[in-house]
Amino acid sequence: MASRNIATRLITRTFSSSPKVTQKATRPFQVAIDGPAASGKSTTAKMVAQRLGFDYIDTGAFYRCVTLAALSKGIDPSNQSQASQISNLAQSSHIGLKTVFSTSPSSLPTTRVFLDKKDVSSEIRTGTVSKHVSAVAAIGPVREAVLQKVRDMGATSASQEGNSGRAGLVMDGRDIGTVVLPNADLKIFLVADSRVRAERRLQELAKSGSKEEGLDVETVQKDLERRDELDRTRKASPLRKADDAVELDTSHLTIEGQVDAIVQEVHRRQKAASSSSSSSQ
Ligand SMILES: Nc1ncnc2c1ncn2[C@@H]1O[C@H](COP(=O)(O)OP(=O)(O)O)[C@@H](O)[C@H]1O
Ligand SMILES: Nc1ccn([C@H]2C[C@H](O)[C@@H](COP(=O)(O)OP(=O)(O)O)O2)c(=O)n1
Repeated sequence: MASRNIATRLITRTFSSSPKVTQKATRPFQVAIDGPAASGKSTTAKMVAQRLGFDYIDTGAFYRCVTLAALSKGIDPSNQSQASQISNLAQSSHIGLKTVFSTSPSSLPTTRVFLDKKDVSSEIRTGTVSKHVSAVAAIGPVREAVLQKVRDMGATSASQEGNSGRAGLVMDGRDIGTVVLPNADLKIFLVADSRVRAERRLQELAKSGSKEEGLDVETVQKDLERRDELDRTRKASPLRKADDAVELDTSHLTIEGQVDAIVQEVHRRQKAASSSSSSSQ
């Protein structure tokens, strides 16, 4: 990113999952982005955050870190008798995110993910972690532990408002609008045709050099659909569109198009909120 534009100023925001902070009375503008796998959530969320000068939290990274921690200890996430061991790991693991924003609006920000201080950004995106992550995310106590860590991180963001000048927060996942940020100022539910999502995911794997030999679009599509089904039908905070969320189908949109649509909606709501607060004074 920096090498493409020498004049580009990098803005780094680091989060830790175990901060000691107090939530401020006034909170930053919150954008919740949910949706099925590979619908474009994290790409869109990061770019929206960059355009608006907001913070960004990728909650899927937390479930991926817990899955990686379990697999590294030889625990099989598909074996239900291992659920309490995985829950203990979810509680004891330290998860950190570091997002590097750029002042060039078209450059994609990058998020580094740390598990117990080790950079696991690539390891958490492997096929093995992706295969098991939905089973891990379905374990109730794992969700409780992650929810606490995510809320702590969100509170850190709120407490830094004013110091960092970042006046808002964008969070993406599966239960952001329904559970994590139920009072978010804007809730987006991103969807896209599963074939389109599979093609995009395959392209992304090929670009990053992590595409496994022989992996084809049908296999990726089936895996995405299997994970969506698990995420939608689990008991603990399943993937669903919040009643007050705006659905955005990205199948025929460009990344810039979907980012523009959300940024414009944030501006519209901020304007409406400030005119209603000034008329009530
Ligand atoms: N409108 C779009 N057109 C083309 N590619 C897209 C679009 N939206 C997202 N992508 C690409 O699709 C892939 C999956 O997006 P990602 O943001 O990782 O999804 P999610 O966070 O929902 O899993 C990424 O490679 C991203 O660049
Ligand atoms: N808030 C969240 C975020 C992710 N999850 C689960 C659901 C997904 O299968 C995994 C991984 O999420 P992630 O967003 O990284 O996955 P994709 O990039 O969409 O494939 O975690 C969740 O249950 N709740």
